[in-house]
Amino acid sequence: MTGKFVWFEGIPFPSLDYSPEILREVQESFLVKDEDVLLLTFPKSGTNWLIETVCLIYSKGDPKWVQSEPIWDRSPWVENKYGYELLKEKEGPRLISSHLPIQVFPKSFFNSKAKMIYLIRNPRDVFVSGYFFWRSAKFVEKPESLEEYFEWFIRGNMPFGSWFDHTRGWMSMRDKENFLILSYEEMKWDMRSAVEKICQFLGKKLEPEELDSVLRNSSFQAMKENNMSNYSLLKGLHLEENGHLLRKGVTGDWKNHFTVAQAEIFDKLFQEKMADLPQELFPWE
Ligand SMILES: Nc1ncnc2c1ncn2[C@@H]1O[C@H](COP(=O)(O)O)[C@@H](OP(=O)(O)O)[C@H]1O
Ligand SMILES: CCc1ccc(OS(=O)(=O)O)cc1
Repeated sequence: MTGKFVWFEGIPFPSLDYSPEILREVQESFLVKDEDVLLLTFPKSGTNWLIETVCLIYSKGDPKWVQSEPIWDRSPWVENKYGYELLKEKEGPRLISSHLPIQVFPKSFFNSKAKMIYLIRNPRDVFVSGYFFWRSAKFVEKPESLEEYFEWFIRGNMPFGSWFDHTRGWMSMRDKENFLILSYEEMKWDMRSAVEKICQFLGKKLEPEELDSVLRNSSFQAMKENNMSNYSLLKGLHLEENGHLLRKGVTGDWKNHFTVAQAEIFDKLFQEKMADLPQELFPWE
């Protein structure tokens, strides 16, 4: 992996709207407010699903908001210029999205009471999802083959760096009361309970019919059909015509793509890097 990335503190970022100057300013000067809610993920972990769900919780299941405003305006990315400028102007409690590793995150967060949801996903599925997405994106270097991308992934030479470092870094916050760890897998296996968990964490109460509407409007099919959430607005400019954010939306697709050798290498690496963390954090293992 060589070109088409912006480097900051040893981490490669997409070339679209990211710069070392903005990243430094975000880290040093962005003011996180106590009433903000932060949605943090490694790319391709289900970020947009989480954002859509939280927006729907905020609107009590009413789909008007998610169907009328692009997802990156509802919960802007703090780390790119577009999102950073939007956030600085936003009044009141904000939803803020980020893929930043902990060591480059805005320093003000660590002295605030702002709530953060960290969404994790089986890294094998993150890998497969990323392979197809980055191949269709115009703002990163495209991996030539799954084999090449496998090398990038296990070395952490890819957008936002190493999944292992990202996850280990943020997991160090797991005992804080303003930090919730959620997994893509628990959302897939029991979305009702996952929404209830998010509501409890955010101090939100939904009536049964409001909860039903959150579930309906955050489903894979509903999001795939929602042009404000499915990234179709980026087609042509930032995504190739065949690019999809909502590809399959399942758990375990990695089994259709990994060779036996790759699966073994990955298992070994996961053990090496994550063995000292409680295994309950990783419900797919
Ligand atoms: N409502 C939904 N239900 C299930 N999966 C969803 C979803 N919305 C997005 N996803 C999945 O989340 C992944 C994208 O993650 P991110 O938002 O972090 O970029 C894609 O995974 P796949 O490529 O495995 O299908 C996409 O299909
Ligand atoms: C809108 C710009 C943007 C930001 C982040 C992206 O990556 S991901 O889909 O969250 O993995 C893509 C596009």
